[in-house]
Amino acid sequence: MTTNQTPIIVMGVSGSGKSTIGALLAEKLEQEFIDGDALHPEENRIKMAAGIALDDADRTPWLNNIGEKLSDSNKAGAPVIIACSALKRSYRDLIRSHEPDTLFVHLTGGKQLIGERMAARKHEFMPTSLLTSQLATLEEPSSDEHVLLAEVAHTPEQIVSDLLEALNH
Ligand SMILES: Nc1ncnc2c1ncn2[C@@H]1O[C@H](COP(=O)(O)OP(=O)(O)OP(=O)(O)O)[C@@H](O)[C@H]1O
Ligand SMILES: O=C(O)[C@H](O)[C@@H](O)[C@H](O)[C@H](O)CO
Repeated sequence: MTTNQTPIIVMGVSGSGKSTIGALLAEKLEQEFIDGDALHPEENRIKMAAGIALDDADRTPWLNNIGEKLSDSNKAGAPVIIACSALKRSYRDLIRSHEPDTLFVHLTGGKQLIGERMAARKHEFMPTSLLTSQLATLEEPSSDEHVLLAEVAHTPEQIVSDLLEALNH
């Protein structure tokens, strides 16, 4: 179904399932999926691979790039879905300054489960040790933000089916 397409950020800490859920949701909504990991400048990847958390200055160009992609795709009539941690309110505000219609899907869950999933997977640059900083940095979206919540303990199929229902698909 191609109606009701909207620009979407699938957000949450590292290992919460942004790439997994984003790709599956995009397939169902017939929208293009972009993994925000692929948009990080090389310096950011090197920093994270060394176990050093990014700071606001590191993330700003990356968030601007993501916001522009959402806005350009929406203007072109084919809004994309992007996986992006978007941990702080100010980061989401920056994305919204590019594309005010952005819907945020927040994948929420406990540290133990997410840590176990991170330890069990292979990632190009993100070490499990950065999960503590990711959780400390996270500012949960508040009710005035355009956000849907999803619980990471559910299966990807269940999460996406609930999201489709919330989006009236
Ligand atoms: N709902 C789920 N149920 C079970 N396993 C899941 C679920 N979501 C993701 N996973 C698994 O957990 C791991 C982390 O998922 P994924 O890589 O999608 O997270 P991410 O948020 O994109 O991580 P990062 O931001 O660090 O790239 C993967 O091995 C994935 O297969
Ligand atoms: O804002 C950040 O600290 C980063 O975006 C991280 O969240 C990683 O990119 C991602 O989680 C690893 O894939």
